[in-house]
Amino acid sequence: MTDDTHTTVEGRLDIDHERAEAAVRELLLAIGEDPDREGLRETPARVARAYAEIFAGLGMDAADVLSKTFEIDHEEMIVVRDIEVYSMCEHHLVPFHGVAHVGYIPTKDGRVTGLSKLARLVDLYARRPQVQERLTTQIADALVNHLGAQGVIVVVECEHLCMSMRGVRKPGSRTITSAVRGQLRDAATRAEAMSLLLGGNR
Ligand SMILES: Nc1nc2c(ncn2[C@@H]2O[C@H](COP(=O)(O)OP(=O)(O)OP(=O)(O)O)[C@@H](O)[C@H]2O)c(=O)[nH]1
Ligand SMILES: [Zn+2]
Repeated sequence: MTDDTHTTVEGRLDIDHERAEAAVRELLLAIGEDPDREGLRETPARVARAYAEIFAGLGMDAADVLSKTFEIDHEEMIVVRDIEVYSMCEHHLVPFHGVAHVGYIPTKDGRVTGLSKLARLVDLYARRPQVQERLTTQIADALVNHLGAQGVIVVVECEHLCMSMRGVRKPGSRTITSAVRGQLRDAATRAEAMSLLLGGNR
């Protein structure tokens, strides 16, 4: 990522549209399509705009998302479950999607972040070329490094379309990854966190 790359207020990454459009046109030619036929004429521009949106996380900084905190009289774990994840597998550039569950223990001085910021954080790392393991650890590390959470647990469950619509073709299989940091590494605390995270209805 270059320093001058950033995401606009509309949630799009500033990309080199001309280059992206030329690349999409080339791909269409490579598969034997006619990029000048009516239905495809605007496709390179549409794909470039879509990519700018899908990869907007590359231009966002977790420190900004977690910069606003507030004090609250709550020292126990806070969990947000079932945060929708849409990401792009960096190997095949096809989507993987599912949910993330994020739990954390507030900072030593009792500071928390807004609940929506946890979902924004998931989005920030999901909207990049990714692998699920890195997505999971990046979310956990950001909560430790930028918020100062005393403990973090992140569980991500996704279906990878590169395993469903191509390749091994196993639709419906889900990959589960987790990351635990700080106080949640303790076995008893982690077991409690897991039951909160995964809920009783599973
Ligand atoms: N660990 C991990 N692997 C992933 C993720 N997304 C996709 N993959 C895997 O990345 C691997 C890439 O394997 P390669 O052998 O280089 O590529 P390929 O020939 O297209 O592999 P197949 O998908 O088996 O056809 C595949 O096994 C994918 O299932 C992810 O988030 N984490
Ligand atoms: Zn893939």
